[in-house]
Amino acid sequence: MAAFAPPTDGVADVYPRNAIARLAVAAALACGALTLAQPASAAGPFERGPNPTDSLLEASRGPFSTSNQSVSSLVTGFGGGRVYYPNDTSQGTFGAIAISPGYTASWSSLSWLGPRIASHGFVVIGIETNSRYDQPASRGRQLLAALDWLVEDSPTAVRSRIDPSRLAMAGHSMGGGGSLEAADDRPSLQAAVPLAPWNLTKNWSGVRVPTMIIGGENDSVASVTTHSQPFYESIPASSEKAYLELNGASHFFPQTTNTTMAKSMVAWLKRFVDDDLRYDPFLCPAPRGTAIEEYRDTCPHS
Ligand SMILES: CCCC(=O)Oc1ccc([N+](=O)[O-])cc1
Repeated sequence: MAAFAPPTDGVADVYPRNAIARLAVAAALACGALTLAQPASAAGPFERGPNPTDSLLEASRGPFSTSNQSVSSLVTGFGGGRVYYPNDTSQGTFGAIAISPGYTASWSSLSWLGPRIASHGFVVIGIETNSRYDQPASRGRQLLAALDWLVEDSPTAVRSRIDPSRLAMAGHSMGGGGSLEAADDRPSLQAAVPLAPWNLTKNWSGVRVPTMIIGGENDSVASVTTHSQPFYESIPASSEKAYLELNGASHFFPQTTNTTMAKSMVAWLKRFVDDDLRYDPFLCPAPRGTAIEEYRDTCPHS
């Protein structure tokens, strides 16, 4: 059996998780029937930053220093906001994510997320909505308008840093419901992260975008049993998805610094926006800890 053991020199990542399939790959490699097109240890083209660790993902900032600029309310399709971006221009472009606040709230309610996510190598736009009373479908359209503005009309310092093929969105409450609407409308998006999402629509069987839903166990505005859980279960198993339920958290957990939420959110964005397999171990096997009430997933990710 030793001859069929997965190698330990960096190519172990090419092995399927299924034990029989692993043996088949090992045997094919050993007898020359299969060759690796490239060393499996080669970095993916969108990997940015150092190898991730627990402490890197749990720190208040990632490895990139960032700048930010106000976005005028005179833009088309959304209400302006603030854009955050890594200062580094030496590693190529970055993915971009638009984030919407919830009902009656402004971006300031989530603003800790701007520099936190940007410092891991993303351009982040935190939006103001056209009206504080906009419903999820409108918030979804505004998230897409913000991504279009980033790619097409933002200042050169922002636009030049963005890879237009690697876009994502997130939002809190009705903004999270809006991020589901946007994922449903634009399957070319690479990732969605609804936070305590609220939506009257419970069926998201059309969503193909890799989606991580984060809910709070004690949410009394968008209870996980009537919102996050049915949303998650309605997304087909053929789509990449995860459900993270935070132990004892209320509806308002995204409004203050939350290490468990940020760690999983960044790992999801890195894995699916940057196709960075170094972050897979932070998603599969499921993260555990006292802050986590429950985790559901589609591991292993294909
Ligand atoms: C920060 C506000 C988060 C949010 O959107 O909360 C709400 C969600 C839904 C309703 N509602 O249906 O009335 C109210 C608040």
